[in-house]
Amino acid sequence: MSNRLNIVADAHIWGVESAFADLPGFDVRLQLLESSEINRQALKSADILLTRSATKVNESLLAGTPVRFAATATIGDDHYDTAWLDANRIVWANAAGSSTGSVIEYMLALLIDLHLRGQISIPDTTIGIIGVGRIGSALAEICRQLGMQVLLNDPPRARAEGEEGFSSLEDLLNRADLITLHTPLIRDGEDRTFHLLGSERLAAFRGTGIINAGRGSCADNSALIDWLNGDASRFAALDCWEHEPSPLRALFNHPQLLIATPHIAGHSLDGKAANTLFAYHALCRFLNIEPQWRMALPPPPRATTVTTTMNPWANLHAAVSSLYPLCEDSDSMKSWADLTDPELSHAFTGYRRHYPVRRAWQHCPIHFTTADIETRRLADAIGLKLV
Ligand SMILES: NC(=O)c1ccc[n+]([C@@H]2O[C@H](COP(=O)([O-])OP(=O)(O)OC[C@H]3O[C@@H](n4cnc5c(N)ncnc54)[C@H](O)[C@@H]3O)[C@@H](O)[C@H]2O)c1
Ligand SMILES: O=C(O)[C@H](O)[C@H](O)COP(=O)(O)O
Repeated sequence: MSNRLNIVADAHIWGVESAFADLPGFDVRLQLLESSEINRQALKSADILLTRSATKVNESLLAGTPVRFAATATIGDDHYDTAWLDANRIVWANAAGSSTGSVIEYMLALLIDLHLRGQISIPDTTIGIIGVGRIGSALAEICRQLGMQVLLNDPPRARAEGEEGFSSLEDLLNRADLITLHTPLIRDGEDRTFHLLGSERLAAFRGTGIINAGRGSCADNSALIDWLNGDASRFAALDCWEHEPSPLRALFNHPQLLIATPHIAGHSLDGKAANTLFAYHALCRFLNIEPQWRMALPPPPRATTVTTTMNPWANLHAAVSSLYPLCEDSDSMKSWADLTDPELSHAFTGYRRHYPVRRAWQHCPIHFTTADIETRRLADAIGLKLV
């Protein structure tokens, strides 16, 4: 490769210019485009492609272009045709592990919110986690510390590591009160997750709550509406939707859809910055150069004081809401019910693009006015930084 390096990148990758405009030993030409502008013509002299999830990276985009490396600043890589990329010796990377903490914080804010609403009682709940990778396994550990019974379903892991500790999907659907999806989107094959939760499996589910922060199409969204309609005690909380950025209105506006968010579980500032950092490191490995870029994140916020009560869960809820007001995201999305179709997809994309700053909890000191032992234990379990 000559020293000239043509990089085409999605303009909405966090910090893209500061990370990629200057790579030691290369004369970089960085072209920032909207995802809708990334097409074969735009790549006709590109060596490197950096995307988010909106760009489908496959034969029809890359065939005949000089692109030799493509990275997505996301964990999910279902928009990459990895078999075709491998077969054509185009090196690719995702940002596996980057925003795990952000998704966990979304999940904890959600579980604590559901508890405070009286929808679940955390210590009395059996949670079924489908997809026990980085996110699912970290979540499982915290859920156990919160006193939940945890069932794990992950057939690829069960095959590789042995069945012990894993449940079949049928068993999980039979025994869990609440299920949460943390699978990648896999369209074919033995481990297909496309419509993993379809009408038959939903009919077999004996619990009342469903969460999806994996990928929208892992649950059949029309079947979810029917399932919610089938019993008033059922509820769901969704961050990922089929047909993003145009989710089914009848789903996100359903009265039993308690929390609706526009695919922002991984979008804490620290999560987005880590997305970029992981893609940057992957490119540095490809170019065989030492990484030099350092993320410039704003200084951590001052300590938040939380006036405590006798109820440890209420204390936890107050602290978590001060760090991540999840209901504000949900109220915003719920307010889109009457928009026209183009307005809805614009609102969905725009909300994600201009997402309010949300910091990782480890950087945000919390001061409880008085904290009983149980409040402190729970706060430690969910990763709050107490001062
Ligand atoms: N909502 C968000 O903002 C957000 C953010 C980050 C990641 N995600 C999604 O979360 C997914 C999981 O992320 P991760 O980092 O934990 O990935 P991971 O690869 O570490 O874990 C995925 C797990 O799913 C398992 N799996 C595969 N097929 C399965 C099946 N048919 N049934 C059950 N389990 C199956 C795998 O064996 C693996 O252990 C990503 O692929 C992405 O789609 C969403
Ligand atoms: O997979 C991930 O990392 C997240 O789901 C990510 O937020 C999706 O990618 P985006 O649409 O933000 O590019």
